[in-house]
Amino acid sequence: MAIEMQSEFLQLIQLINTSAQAVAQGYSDAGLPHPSANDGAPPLPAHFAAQAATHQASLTLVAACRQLIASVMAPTTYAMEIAMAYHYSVAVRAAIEAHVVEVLRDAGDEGMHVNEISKYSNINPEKLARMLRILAIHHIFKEVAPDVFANNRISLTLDKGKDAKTLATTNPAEWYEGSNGYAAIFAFTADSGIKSAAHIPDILQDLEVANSYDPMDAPIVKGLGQGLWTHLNTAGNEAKLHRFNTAMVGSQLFANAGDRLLDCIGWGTFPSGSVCVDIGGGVGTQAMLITKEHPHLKMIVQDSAPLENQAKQFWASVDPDAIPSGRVEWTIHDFFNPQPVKDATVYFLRCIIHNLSDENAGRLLRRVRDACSPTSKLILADYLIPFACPTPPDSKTASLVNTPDVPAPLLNNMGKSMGYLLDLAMMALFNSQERTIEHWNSVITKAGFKIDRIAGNEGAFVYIICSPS
Ligand SMILES: C[S@@+](CC[C@H](N)C(=O)[O-])C[C@H]1O[C@@H](n2cnc3c(N)ncnc32)[C@H](O)[C@@H]1O
Repeated sequence: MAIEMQSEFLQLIQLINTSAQAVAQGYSDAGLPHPSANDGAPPLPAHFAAQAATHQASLTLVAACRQLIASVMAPTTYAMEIAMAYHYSVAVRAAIEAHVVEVLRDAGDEGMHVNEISKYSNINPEKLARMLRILAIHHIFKEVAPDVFANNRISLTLDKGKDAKTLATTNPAEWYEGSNGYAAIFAFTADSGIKSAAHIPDILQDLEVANSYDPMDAPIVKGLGQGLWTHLNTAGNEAKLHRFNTAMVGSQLFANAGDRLLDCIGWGTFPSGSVCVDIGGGVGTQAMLITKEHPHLKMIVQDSAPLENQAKQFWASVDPDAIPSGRVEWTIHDFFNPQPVKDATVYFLRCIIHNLSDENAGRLLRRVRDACSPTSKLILADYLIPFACPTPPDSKTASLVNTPDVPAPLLNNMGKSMGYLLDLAMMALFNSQERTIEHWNSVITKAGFKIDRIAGNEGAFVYIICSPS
């Protein structure tokens, strides 16, 4: 028995048992039923609280289940399913663009036949059923009777927040407007993302560009014929630009419980009137979250000219007083040019450095450094990527990193894949990347800053708080 207990297989089963019990207990303690993918009701605040309370146990459970699946599946089947995973992506986008979740909203657990669902788009019902079926076998939608589909807990995240009849007759540029942005980020990924990523292996083997980090050598240029920003800002691509900007609202999903923007920076400690510059801030989704809770700050959002109209509409709908009162400014600024706002309290860059090669990140950060006062803070928000093996204990930067305990035999990253998926998305879209702690430290120190602290755990979406060195 002692020998058997040491097998990886039995260790995994034990971890699954203990962590599943902890999750079940957490939900019971909150007076909630145990979580089920088949639940067709939108989650309540109590569900989010239970999810947060059982976060660590859920991570362990998911990591152990994934490792057990990899252990027991036939290796060729496992590898082939990974090789064909792009079809899940395709099916998600097809379902979003056929407005399926919105059509099913009132159908309840009985669901609706695909012939009815398909009336809200041009999609052939037989083909749509096959898209929905592959999602259903991955617990997104339920097939409750042959060709009859219903929403479940996960399909509900695809909701664009409008009714299906309106969506069916609305210009696609408006589909995602005012939504939580999840459908927008899923559809962007399953469109421009997949069309770019398909070219990664060709570029890796192409001797002319294999060692380049120039954005014009990124796989997207093979896929779409242009870099992402040029593509989005080209006449005729307005629907894609709107979808991308709303996708950035949805990128809030990168933040884990406990790592949230508002909890871990200490915005409330900055004196009234402190200037915070959100560089490459999009329409201003992060600034909106900050100003809502900390109206004593002056937020300046900087981005490029084609976003201006959508930004004005955004602020007029979410916080009509923000711009007229001067509490928020939305301005056009190319971040490679000298930073016009000097001596700000905070320069905030979220999902910006991961779009840039080290060279271009350095160019941008030196512009920020030139504008800093000795007390200015630079806050970078992006993933902090761990190796799949434990971080070497002699690493110079190890003390900067919060590394949660990982029970054997799980991987160092607890089976989490989001940061690594985004890393390759950055390779596909920009010839850039997510970074490990050594890599972050190198980029930051070369630009004349030092890391004060990192809010969030290695492997998560983190906030790197820096001072001028
Ligand atoms: C990935 S998005 C992040 C948006 C925002 N920071 C967020 O997290 O929601 C990158 C943003 O950088 C902007 N951008 C790209 N190149 C830029 C440049 N040279 N100057 C200013 N903004 C730029 C894009 O328009 C886009 O809004």
